[in-house]
Amino acid sequence: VIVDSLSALPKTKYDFVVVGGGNAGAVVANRLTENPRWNVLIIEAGPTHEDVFNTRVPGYVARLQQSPYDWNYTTIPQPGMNGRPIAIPRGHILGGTSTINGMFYTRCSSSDYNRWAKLTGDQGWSWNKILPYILKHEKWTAPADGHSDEGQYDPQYHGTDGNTFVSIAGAPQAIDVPMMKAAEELGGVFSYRQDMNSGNALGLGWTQLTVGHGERSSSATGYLGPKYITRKNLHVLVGHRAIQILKTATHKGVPSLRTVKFVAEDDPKGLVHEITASKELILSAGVIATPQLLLLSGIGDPKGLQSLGIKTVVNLPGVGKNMTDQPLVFLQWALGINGTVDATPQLDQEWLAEWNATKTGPLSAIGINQLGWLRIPEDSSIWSEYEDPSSGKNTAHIELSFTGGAFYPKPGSTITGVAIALQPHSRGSLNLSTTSPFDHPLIDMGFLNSDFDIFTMREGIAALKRFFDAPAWKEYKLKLVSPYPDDIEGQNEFIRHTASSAVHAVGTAGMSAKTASFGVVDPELKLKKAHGLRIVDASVMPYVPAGHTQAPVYAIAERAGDLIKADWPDSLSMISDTSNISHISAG
Ligand SMILES: Cc1cc2nc3c(=O)[nH]c(=O)nc-3n(C[C@H](O)[C@H](O)[C@H](O)COP(=O)(O)OP(=O)(O)OC[C@H]3O[C@@H](n4cnc5c(N)ncnc54)[C@H](O)[C@@H]3O)c2cc1C
Repeated sequence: VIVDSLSALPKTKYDFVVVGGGNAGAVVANRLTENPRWNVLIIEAGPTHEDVFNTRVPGYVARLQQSPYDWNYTTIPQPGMNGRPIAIPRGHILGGTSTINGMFYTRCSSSDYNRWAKLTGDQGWSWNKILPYILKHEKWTAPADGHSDEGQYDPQYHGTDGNTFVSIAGAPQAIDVPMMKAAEELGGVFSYRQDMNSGNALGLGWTQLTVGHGERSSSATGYLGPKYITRKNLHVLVGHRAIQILKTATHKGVPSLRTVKFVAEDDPKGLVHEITASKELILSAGVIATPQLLLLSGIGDPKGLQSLGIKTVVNLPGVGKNMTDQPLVFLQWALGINGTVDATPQLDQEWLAEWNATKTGPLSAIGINQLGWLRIPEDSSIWSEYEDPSSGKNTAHIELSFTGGAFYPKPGSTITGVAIALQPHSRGSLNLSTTSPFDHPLIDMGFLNSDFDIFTMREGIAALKRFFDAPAWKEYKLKLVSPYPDDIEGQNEFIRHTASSAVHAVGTAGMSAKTASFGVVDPELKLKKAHGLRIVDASVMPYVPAGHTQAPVYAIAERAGDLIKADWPDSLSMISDTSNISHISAG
């Protein structure tokens, strides 16, 4: 059940309590409740997704930001971005950020996972071992418009029985034709990549989205949907915010952290409740709220905690450090021809009517049908100054995306090209602003603090310009309208002045080897120097993968389900058989 008041919960005792019913938390709760003997409670600050229409319509994604379903975080002024504070959205709703995100489905590179495995000394995080979990969560589906996706992806890399719908973008755009033609004409780094989710994304290919039958697929719809939420042992308390984790007892000389304090989201000064998980507490509050909650609970760097008068419970200096996000910049080109189209309220009404009737049309996708994945060339001058921050030779430094309005068969009046620096050198951090769980923490993404990252952004923009110079675009008579100058100083200034966040932050509770002195969780995602608390969300990724982060979060959460089951013998028989992909069940 999903309830919004404590008194409506059918039980008062739970084996597992999951804090945050977001992208990861919903997956973990689903997998744990496969064992009918275990009772699982999710405590989620946001409301249920069930009646929020805009979460269902892919084309309405932008309407979810700066809404009640967004935590509306902002960074502290970013020196690398001319002192501007940068908006950092996060989902404040069941399904978390998977309910408000852009639905791009990118698994990133195989080397990204292999680097985690090397750092943690746990081969379970390697690409080969994690791929079965990725396939387990995925349900490949035909595009919304029913077009043939043959040749647009490679079925051997996809799961068909999982919980999350994935499909090729299902609304055509006029620019699809010149996009693919330009890739063919230019070849090289723009060569066609049939499937960017094979472990090697390099090149240009068709966008895959977490969309099924024209609707958003989130962890809320996929893992807490009607098929699962009727389980007698799966309970979700929405509208309640966890405010502190408490030491329950001492276990083998370390604190046991299985109790969480929480309050009603709309009554912060009201009654404070406490619940203790009899087996484990699982923290899945995301890359911002997870380290915030740890610090509020005295888990972190004693120096920082002391300055706020918080008593140290677990000395873990890594909490909130290593924050890594990807900066994003965009440029706009105008079409110099007649017959282009622009959005109007009337057109929106027509699109909505089409979506309501058949779940098709422009609103069934997000207006970006292709993505490009590039490396900075081997012979670039930058390598004499900087080490390569990427995870391997099949890992992109730059992502390019392209949107030309979704007015098929006509083109829009402009095309926007986006460049993202996927593998930045810069790191940021998260600290508490006050001891109140209702105050936003101090978020520093460290954007563009490294000249390497500025260089990467310039390379990305140069690649966009090269791409739009291809003969395929001639008939559109494209003209760059963004004021991007020719000199490097001016270009840097443009980037520092206009860049924003690609909203893929990770790393604030990073995993490391069991014996490592750095890091926050061990490779089984257990909080170090403690007992009873695991962290399962984007904060555990020690390096940002080269792409959008929801697919890696799904993979982490799926594996976490098995890691937890393995520690509790009465569920041993329920661990997925990941030895052979074809044996994987839908759960
Ligand atoms: C606007 C936007 C667009 C994005 N687009 C894409 C995309 O297209 N493709 C992609 O792959 N990735 C995308 N991402 C990134 C990706 O969605 C996230 O990295 C991922 O979903 C994070 O999952 P998570 O489980 O770590 O956290 P979340 O999904 O954010 O889950 C955390 C949950 O915890 C809850 N919570 C927080 N604090 C508390 C508390 N104190 N008590 C109780 N509950 C709490 C939150 O409300 C939330 O439900 C996007 C991100 C944003 C913000």
